[in-house]
Amino acid sequence: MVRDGEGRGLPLPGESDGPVLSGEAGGPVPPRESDGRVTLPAAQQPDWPDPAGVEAVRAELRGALPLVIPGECDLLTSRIAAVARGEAFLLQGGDCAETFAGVQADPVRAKVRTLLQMALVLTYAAAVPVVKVGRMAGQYAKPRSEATETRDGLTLPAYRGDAVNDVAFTPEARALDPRRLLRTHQAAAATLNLIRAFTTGGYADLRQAHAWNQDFVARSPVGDRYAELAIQIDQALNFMRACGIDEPVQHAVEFFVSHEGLLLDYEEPLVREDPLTGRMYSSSGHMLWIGERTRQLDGAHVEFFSRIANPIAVKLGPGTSADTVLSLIDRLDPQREPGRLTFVVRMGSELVRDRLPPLVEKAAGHGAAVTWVCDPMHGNTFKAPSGHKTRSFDAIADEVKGFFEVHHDLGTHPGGLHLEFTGGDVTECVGGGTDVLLEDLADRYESACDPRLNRTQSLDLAFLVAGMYSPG
Ligand SMILES: O=C[C@H](O)[C@H](O)COP(=O)(O)O
Ligand SMILES: C=C(OP(=O)(O)O)C(=O)O
Repeated sequence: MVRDGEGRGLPLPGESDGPVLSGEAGGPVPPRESDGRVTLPAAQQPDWPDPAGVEAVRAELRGALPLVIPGECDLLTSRIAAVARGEAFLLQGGDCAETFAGVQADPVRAKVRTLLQMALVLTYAAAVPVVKVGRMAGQYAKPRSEATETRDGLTLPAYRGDAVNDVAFTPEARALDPRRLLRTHQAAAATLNLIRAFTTGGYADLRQAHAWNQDFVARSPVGDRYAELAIQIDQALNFMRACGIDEPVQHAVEFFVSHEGLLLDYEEPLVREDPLTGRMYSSSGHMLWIGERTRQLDGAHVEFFSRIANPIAVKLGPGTSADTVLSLIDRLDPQREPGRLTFVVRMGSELVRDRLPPLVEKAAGHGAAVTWVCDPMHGNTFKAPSGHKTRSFDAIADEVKGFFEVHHDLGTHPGGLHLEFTGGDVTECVGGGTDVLLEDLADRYESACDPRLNRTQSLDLAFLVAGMYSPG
């Protein structure tokens, strides 16, 4: 047994899931200090140079305004419960790594717009309600494979997200600075404010579906296809109005935000008690997930997540055993609350058909209404000859296809998609409608970390998935 800060006994499962679960990118995982916070070993935490500075930041965050409130989190739990029942589809996506420089109206609007367009395609073409969750307003921290990066003989700390250091390759930029956690809170608040404005202030009105496409339709086949769909939606709305169904248009959309709950010096001080129920909630985002590199059963992240009442997710790579899945269910969803726990599967297109079935089968037999979501990005990364990290659209589409096939064969519900995309016209993933080639990657490779689908590729994928949902 290991004891946490409150003296509770925690089981040590004794199972290892493979190479990524060691104390990667930082050597042995250090235990955390005992002041009421989680004291178990925490992987992937920055080795802050100034402990007193971290304490001051934590104290400030303890007094910071919540970004989200419990009622919103509970609403999302109920929406995800519908996904688990097979009545809706979860669409979660956004940047790999948000940046402070990206806190501006245009890029935020473009990401919201891409997600809304994808959701519209799925809702209309596959006739399934879509729960919309941005990887936004909090996705500022990255787990890394290596603790350092070397270029031309110079070795510096790896970039760990704007919450920790800056991506520029200079000693000053790469220095770990805990005060960035405060900027993270401000950046998340400003982004969320914009998202709330875009999604409730008329921009997300279904009558705007054409406008979302304006700069797009002229130059891509998928844009044309989307334009056709928008015309059909208009016709359907006009028909309903003519039938006397008043105000059939939804003027606002429900939109939630999520991020990886990686940095415990940020997440722990932002937990707030719901005065109505006494339950503890993360106030840093509606939904948080545990990454593939930090889901150790005896680690701090699983313990931290077990204490918050938000809807949560765990990433599962190809090395995950069915026993680990069952232990995660017992630790994170002991009440078997529908909508509470989502598994985001990122196995790679070559392994998903082989590795996923036993996990889904065992979980189904374990009495939990978990939601299964496909992340077709993280298992399909490779290095291009130019040195860029990239992903192929075909492999991404094939992993989604494999995910759907597995669920179809088992009679379970393929609950959703978790994607890295952006609203811009980047060249980071190869293939897809506009056919980005390996030689094109350098043109507009703007990601601070991993390659994202551009807007065309995202919409292409949405049409493909709509076809998988309602074949024929
Ligand atoms: O987004 C995920 C991880 O942070 C990323 O894949 C790690 O990348 P690395 O292997 O380059 O560190
Ligand atoms: C790091 C990520 O993924 P994973 O934990 O699946 O590697 C991510 O989604 O940003």
